[in-house]
Amino acid sequence: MIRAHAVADVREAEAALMAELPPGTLMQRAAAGLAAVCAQVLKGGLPERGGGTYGARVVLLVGAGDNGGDALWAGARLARRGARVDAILTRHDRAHPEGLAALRAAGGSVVSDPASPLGPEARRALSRADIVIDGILGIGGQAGLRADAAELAEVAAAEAGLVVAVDLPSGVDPDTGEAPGAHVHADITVTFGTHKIALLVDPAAEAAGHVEFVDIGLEPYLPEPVVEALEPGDVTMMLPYPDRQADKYRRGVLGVLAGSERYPGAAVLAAGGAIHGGAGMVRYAGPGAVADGVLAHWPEIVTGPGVEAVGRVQAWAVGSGLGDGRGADVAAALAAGVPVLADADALAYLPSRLDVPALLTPHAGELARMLGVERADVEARRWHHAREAASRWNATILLKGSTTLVVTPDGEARVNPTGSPALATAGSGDVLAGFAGALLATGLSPLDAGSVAAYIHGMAGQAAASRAGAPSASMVLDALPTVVAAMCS
Ligand SMILES: NC(=O)C1=CN([C@@H]2O[C@H](COP(=O)(O)OP(=O)(O)OC[C@H]3O[C@@H](n4cnc5c(N)ncnc54)[C@H](O)[C@@H]3O)[C@@H](O)[C@H]2O)[C@@H](O)CC1
Ligand SMILES: [K+]
Repeated sequence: MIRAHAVADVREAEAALMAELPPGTLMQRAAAGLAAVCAQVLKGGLPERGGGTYGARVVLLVGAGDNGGDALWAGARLARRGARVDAILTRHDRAHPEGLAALRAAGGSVVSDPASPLGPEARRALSRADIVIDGILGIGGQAGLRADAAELAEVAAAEAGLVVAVDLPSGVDPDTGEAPGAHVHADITVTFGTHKIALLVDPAAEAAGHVEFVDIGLEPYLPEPVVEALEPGDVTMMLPYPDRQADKYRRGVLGVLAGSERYPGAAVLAAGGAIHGGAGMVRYAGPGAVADGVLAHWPEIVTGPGVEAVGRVQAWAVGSGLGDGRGADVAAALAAGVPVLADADALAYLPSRLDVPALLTPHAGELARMLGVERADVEARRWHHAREAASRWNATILLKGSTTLVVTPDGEARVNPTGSPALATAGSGDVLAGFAGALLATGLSPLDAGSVAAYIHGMAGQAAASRAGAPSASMVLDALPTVVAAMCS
């Protein structure tokens, strides 16, 4: 499990660890890890120069705090390995003094001037840089860079080679993943001790690029994480199949209430998501013509005209392509007393609070409608709004999007590390709903069902995209069993 903590937790853990170590040890561990990642990137990344640290041009963006200290010490290490290292200080009076002395002793220089960080020499250095190390702000920063730092970040993005952020991209909010003002857009972020929440939650996570973790020994001092992301081993452990004693009830019987005469394909895709995801059995409730279409695709399915008519199930997946005027059907599924996944059109028919274990799967537009806010506000504050909805409806919210977020009414949160832009295709959400519903039917909690389904669905999207470029939802559905099988083995 990738674990992310709040700044206060990191500070407390750092204080406890630092009390046991000689002064400066943690910063040296951080700087060594940062320099190692930069050296690795230089070794592999710049063939036109032959690769390697010797002769590479490195520019440090150095703020007023310890984040800048990390950058300076890492710069000193790279300078000792033959890199040309230039530092741009946002505040000449407050740059980390020992770090600055170390950089100078190693042959590095300062190319900013005290009145304005971005003079001609600094601009020239940025335009030639192979790597820019962003040490403007770390966990002590407020979201939104001040004007001079914002200009630095902008020029670095426009002119320089690779941007490597120290701990987190400067200017994002470390604790929420929000990025309301100017901030750095990094290619790589090297983070220390634990992931920061901003490295997992969008839009900040997107600004972090690829994240490299450097262990500085904090683990024993950290409390439970605030946000997590599954790793492959977690998914394998949680997936309920295969089981040698499996029968259809143990593997889970899912009721599917989805599709309509207007959107018959949604029923096929949602039912397919359940079947390809490994459901023991699927019972489909819906009008005759739609049910016939479902049966034509999935002869193993049992159908009935309505929720009460289909028989015993262990969970319901309701809503994908259901259309208007289906409130009574949704209410019947919610009254069955089993866990429910509610997607798409069903989200408009929810009671004010749910009293069965529930997983709601809106995209940003649907969550905005549920909460009566603007879609752009949901996109800007994804975690905030997902938490708000989870608490209001007493349900786990799976907020779809660039990085899917799953939040429980108790505030537990997971982000999904897999996925592909290819999943932004009509019907892809129907497949996810059926699959996550099947996992609910096997007895997984809404948090586990939602996060495991999102993980595997994301991998299926990647697999389909690698074959077809811009795959359809049916192709994602086709890729699902192979990914499930691979995760089970
Ligand atoms: N505390 C520790 O034990 C360790 C800390 N480390 C590094 O230290 C960092 C935290 O250092 P600090 O607590 O000094 O904080 P920062 O380095 O994040 O800097 C905070 C300072 O930046 C200025 N500032 C705040 N918001 C700003 C804004 N929006 N625009 C411009 N300037 C702004 C303020 O003057 C503030 O004092 C971590 O992120 C990490 O990189 C690492 O060396 C590992 C060990
Ligand atoms: K930074």
